[in-house]
Amino acid sequence: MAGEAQTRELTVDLGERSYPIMIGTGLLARTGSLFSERGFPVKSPILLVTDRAVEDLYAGTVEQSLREAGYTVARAVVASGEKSKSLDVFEELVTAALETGLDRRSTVIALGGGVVGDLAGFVAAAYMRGVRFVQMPTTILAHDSSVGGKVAVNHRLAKNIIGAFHQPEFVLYDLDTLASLPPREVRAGYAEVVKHGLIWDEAFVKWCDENAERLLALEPDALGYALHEGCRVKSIVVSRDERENDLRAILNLGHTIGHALEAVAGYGELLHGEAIAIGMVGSARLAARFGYGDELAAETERLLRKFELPVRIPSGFDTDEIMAAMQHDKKFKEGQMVFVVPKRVGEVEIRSDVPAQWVRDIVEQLKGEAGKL
Ligand SMILES: O=C(O)C(=O)C[C@@H](O)[C@H](O)[C@H](O)COP(=O)(O)O
Repeated sequence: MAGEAQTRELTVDLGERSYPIMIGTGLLARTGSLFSERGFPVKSPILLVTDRAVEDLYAGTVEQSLREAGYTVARAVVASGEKSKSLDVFEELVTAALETGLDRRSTVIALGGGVVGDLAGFVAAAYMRGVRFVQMPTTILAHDSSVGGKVAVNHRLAKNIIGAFHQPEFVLYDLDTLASLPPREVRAGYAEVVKHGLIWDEAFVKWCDENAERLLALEPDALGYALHEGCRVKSIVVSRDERENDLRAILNLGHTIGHALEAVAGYGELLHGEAIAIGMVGSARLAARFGYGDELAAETERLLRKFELPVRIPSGFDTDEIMAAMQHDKKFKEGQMVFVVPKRVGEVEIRSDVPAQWVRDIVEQLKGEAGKL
């Protein structure tokens, strides 16, 4: 990524628990001063959780900055990939926290993508019944997971099924870290960016459509703007419904089918963003069944293809297994699958009256058409 992007800041408005999201370049080196300014206690050790792909690149910068500001910091490194979101790895991190001497005023930092954020956040939520937490996302996809306080690990049968709501103290999004992302991760990250547009903001969807090439090339200003807009939509929704009593469920567009695909594939085979892209096409096809027209599915698909995302279920998936996995999801309530269904670009509705046969038909279609891409 060449050049610098302006620093953008926004707030997740949760009253006394409101927190800032800072998006810009050169931010990791400012970690220590940000901790000092915000009154993080110097005497309580910090645990920096990261993964093997990120460790060598950025952990040193964060640690040096913290040490220069007088903090004690220990590093815990997990394997890269969704398989680390497990109870076993969670326990290893709790052991690291104990061995480091984390106390109730300590902080857990998540430096990495969504896996590290969800996992480290769950440690922060559970350790001593909750310690401070700071999110430092290093992927595009994590613009979504780093905001809003959902933290969790997976179970073999269901994604994110063991978790909590635990908001970070702040989100520090250093765009420099995105330069090292493998192209597949870049593309997958844009699935959640596009999702934020599809659920809330038609103009932003248009902007994504017009700027897809710049985004795929990681042009700093385009990237900074896209992440700001994604985080802005997320913040508005979370501020209005922190605990997903109603509105927040719209953030799950594409996730009913997407989570099932991830669970059936074996976590990590299909990237989260890829699974969500396929799931969003499925939801748009449901919209047609509800009478919102066929164009939505075609439009959704065209846009996702522009970001080189998958829009069909790859071969080898079993429909019965996908249908069964959907029933283990948090979105399965009172015997019904809950779907977020688009009504038009920029507006969705939550439906719990989707006939299972419609879902099965669409899953079959998305599998059947895979060979015709
Ligand atoms: O933050 C939310 O709320 C979301 O639904 C955002 C999703 O994109 C994200 O993948 C989330 O972790 C899924 O939540 P879950 O409750 O369905 O596990």
